[in-house]
Amino acid sequence: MTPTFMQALRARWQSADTLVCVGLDPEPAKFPARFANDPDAVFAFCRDIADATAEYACAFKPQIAHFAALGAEDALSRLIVHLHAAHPGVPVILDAKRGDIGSTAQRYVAEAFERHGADAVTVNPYLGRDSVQPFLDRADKGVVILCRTSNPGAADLQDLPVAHAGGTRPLYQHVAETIARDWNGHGNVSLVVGATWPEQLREVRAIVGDMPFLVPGIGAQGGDVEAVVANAKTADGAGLMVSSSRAILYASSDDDYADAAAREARVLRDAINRCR
Ligand SMILES: O=C(O)c1cc(=O)[nH]c(=O)n1[C@@H]1O[C@H](COP(=O)(O)O)[C@@H](O)[C@H]1O
Repeated sequence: MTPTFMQALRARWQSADTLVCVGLDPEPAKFPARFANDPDAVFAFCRDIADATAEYACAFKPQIAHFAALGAEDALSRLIVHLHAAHPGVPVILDAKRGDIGSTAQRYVAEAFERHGADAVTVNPYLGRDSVQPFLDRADKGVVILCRTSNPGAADLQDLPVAHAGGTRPLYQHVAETIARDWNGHGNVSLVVGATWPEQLREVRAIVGDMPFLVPGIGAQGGDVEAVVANAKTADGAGLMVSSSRAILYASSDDDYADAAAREARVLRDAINRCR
């Protein structure tokens, strides 16, 4: 039987001894010159990076806007087919941050899992439970829900105080607790918490127990690996998909781009493993 996303992720953490998630955010302007006249550059570049970094990856995370803005959704689908064929133990998270009324959410489910063949998808919870339910119902797939995002404006709304135990707490903590308690009946949920917020990582970990975290914000956004691992790892020293895109993808703009990406991914894996 095909493993679920969660089973695949846990198996990969174990067998490859890595918590690195390789983000695939193609920006043709940053590609090496050799791709200048390649009509299939988006696919070819991402494939080369993925093949070079797979041994250090617990997951791949293609970001959908980076394909859709180029009219390259077909390249995204073919890339995911390639990832599954060439690296069968490495689950693929489609970063699409979807969220809409139920009938539209159903179509987003079909987009992520039928059209693109992803194993998991990122979802925005702010339309409420019914907007996420079609994703949650897919027990075989992963649902990676935004909790405390990595960007500078994360606090604008996610930190607004909401009533709790006679006082208040920030909204993201309410989101974390609600999802862990009520939305995770199939055990297929993970949370996004930014690497740029070590204190919030610690707080969310205390609320949700061993639920996996997708942690973007390492590398280009400046998150600190040691603080992330110390504050967010689970009791068994895992529980994390520490995601990096640009720092790996564009480590070199010369012909050694794939080797440079592999080196970055290995250095990140080793830095994480030293702190586990
Ligand atoms: O869901 C995400 O992946 C995500 C959530 C978040 O809070 N912050 C965040 O940066 N991301 C994504 O993670 C990637 C980060 O890219 P780098 O900063 O280049 O590593 C981008 O694709 C973002 O869209």
